[in-house]
Amino acid sequence: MTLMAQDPATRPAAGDETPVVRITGLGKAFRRADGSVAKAIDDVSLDVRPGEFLVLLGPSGCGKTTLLRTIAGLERADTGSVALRGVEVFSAERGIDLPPERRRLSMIFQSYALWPHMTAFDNIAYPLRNARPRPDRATVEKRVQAALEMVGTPELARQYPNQMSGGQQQRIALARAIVGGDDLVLFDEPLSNVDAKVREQLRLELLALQRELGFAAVYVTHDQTEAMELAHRIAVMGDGRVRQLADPATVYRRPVSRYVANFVGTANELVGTVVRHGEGTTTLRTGLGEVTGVRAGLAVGDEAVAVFRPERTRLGADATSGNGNTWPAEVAAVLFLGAQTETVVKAGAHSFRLLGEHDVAEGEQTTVTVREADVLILPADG
Ligand SMILES: Nc1ncnc2c1ncn2[C@@H]1O[C@H](COP(=O)(O)OP(=O)(O)OP(=O)(O)O)[C@@H](O)[C@H]1O
Repeated sequence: MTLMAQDPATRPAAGDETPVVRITGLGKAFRRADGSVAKAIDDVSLDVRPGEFLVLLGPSGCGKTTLLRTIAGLERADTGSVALRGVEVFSAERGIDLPPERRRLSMIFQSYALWPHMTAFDNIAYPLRNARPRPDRATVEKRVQAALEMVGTPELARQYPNQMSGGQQQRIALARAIVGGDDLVLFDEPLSNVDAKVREQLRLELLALQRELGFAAVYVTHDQTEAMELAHRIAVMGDGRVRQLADPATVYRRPVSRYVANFVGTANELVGTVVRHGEGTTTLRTGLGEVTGVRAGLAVGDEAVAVFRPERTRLGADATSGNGNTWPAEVAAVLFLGAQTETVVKAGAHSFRLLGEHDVAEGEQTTVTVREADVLILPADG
């Protein structure tokens, strides 16, 4: 494969761990048309390491796009600072605000944002032809061809955007983003306009490309599967704040809050009150009786929630004996999802979801069980 060498000036030196992006205490509020104030980002601090794929994940309106745009210089924050490669490009306090074109990064949008009057080749060549110093013609030609090959569409060089599918346009936008060899690429929901099959394919290609070229990526999405698949680390956002920043497995297995547990994956929940702590365990009293899970830093009497994942929740026959977390239940639904089957059971007033093969039918009486080690006890609020 042709090497898409990063400019030596932008490539991190071996062993250089200066964050590509360092955000400190960033805040941004918008005044809405009705006069109310929306805190789009609220005291956000985070680092992106060289070569890291960081995903900003969260529901609509949580501030992901605003955060991305402040990194790019397209939005001006009210407080805090942004440093790129150790150099401050924005500081509310010091009155620094470098324009986007001086921040040495590329950005890919949800709408492909290609120039409609330019061919794929010219679209990709655009950042090179506008670079200072401007590379010579032969270099531009070579780099554009290499970028086209990298995204798997060399045959599209002479096509105009309106002659391409959505997926193809996004490939060209990706080629345009990597052609300059920037060590930082920002993505704003780039795959949300393409259909599910193409999205899956592009996701895998993007992953391979990022790992090969080694640029740092900040990627906005509300799709948790996408986040899990792409990210080295995920910043789960809610109400303008980073609610948890960790690798995908930690965010999924050890969410720090009820909010994160519910946003990343499906969570079965039982709300209750802490009644005691045991050796490495915490027990709640709930509407279904007692439930015991991994010890939490909560006090007896605190309101709490027991959270457990569908694939860790079992039915009667495969239940572990000697465990207090067992409740009589009725099978409410068996849903065939293709690769797996989801079973919904009702225990008292509660519904739980289970994933895996369970040989049961709707209406059947059974028991539902979850091991203590698979139950997280989290504060009820947040
Ligand atoms: N230009 C603006 N004027 C007023 N309010 C804005 C503006 N831009 C964003 N907001 C508000 O700031 C908050 C965060 O918006 P933002 O677009 O960053 O969220 P998001 O997480 O990217 O959402 P989505 O996934 O829907 O794009 C929202 O409440 C939004 O209404």
